[in-house]
Amino acid sequence: MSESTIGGSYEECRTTADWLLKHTQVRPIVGIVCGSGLSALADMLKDPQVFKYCDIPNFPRSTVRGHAGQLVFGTLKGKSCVCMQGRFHLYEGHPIQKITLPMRVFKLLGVKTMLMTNAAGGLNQDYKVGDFMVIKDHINMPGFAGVNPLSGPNDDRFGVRFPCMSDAYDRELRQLAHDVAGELGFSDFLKEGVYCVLGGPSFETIAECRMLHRLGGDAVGMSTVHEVIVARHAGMRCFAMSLISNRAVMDYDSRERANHDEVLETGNQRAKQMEVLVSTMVARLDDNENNDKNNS
Ligand SMILES: O=P(O)(O)O[C@H]1O[C@H](CO)[C@@H](O)[C@H]1O
Ligand code: HPA
Repeated sequence: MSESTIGGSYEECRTTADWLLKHTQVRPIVGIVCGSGLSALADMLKDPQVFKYCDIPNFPRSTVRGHAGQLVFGTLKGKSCVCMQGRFHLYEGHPIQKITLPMRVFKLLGVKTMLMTNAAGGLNQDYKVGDFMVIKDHINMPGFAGVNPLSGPNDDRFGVRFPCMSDAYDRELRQLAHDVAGELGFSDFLKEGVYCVLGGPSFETIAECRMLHRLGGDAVGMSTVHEVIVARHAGMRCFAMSLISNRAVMDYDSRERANHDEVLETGNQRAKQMEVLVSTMVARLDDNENNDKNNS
């Protein structure tokens, strides 16, 4: 299969970006991705302009409950934003380059900063359901098996062949999250940790959760990392935060069972606080610091 049939080629992304630029006046500098059950974040955008994924050239379809499947343009706290109300996952059957195509499209639209949210299982025993975890680093399990969105020919128009990932999660944005959480009285439930991505869709076994925890994972999920890799490759700065929607089961005596209903339910319960935290962060983004952090 050639790269253009897999997805994410420069030409394909350019076509999508040009189509969007023709259909909206909004010129976003901030991109937001809503995780499972966290779609309400997009409803905060003022003067929203909504495009269903099925109407956008080259966009895959969203198939997961809790992911509305539309792109929302608008203004959040005075900043022009584009928000994915629903993301794509490996387990939906899309090629990994298709899952991450929106990041490249956002880059071509002029986005400088990406804020991603997700729902994740808590591996860290100190975490409670409902906690927020600022992602400080990731473990890319599919990447160990060669499943990386940057596999294939590199296009220098997006970024370098071998992008650094040791600064994937922007230090200043992480600090901003802690500062804002302090002001909002959220510090008690704002943690910081390592997100471990798996392919899904089956939830992890007990042995897998134990292993991931020993490897240094604080939370486990099935998304975000691929988006971050492509966004960083293209020089956008990234912030990502997990809602701990359930506890990863690590004890053979436990009666707990991971399930998507609990994930969505926790999202519902915490959506408002997530919205306030993310929108206050957006308000504080310094336009001067919103420059390309190119990794070339
Ligand atoms: O990561 P998000 O998109 O929030 O979704 C999470 O929730 C789903 C499992 O309930 C999986 O898709 C997992 O990755
Ligand atoms: N495991 C993997 N992905 C998830 C989980 C989990 O426990 N919770 C939400 N997404």
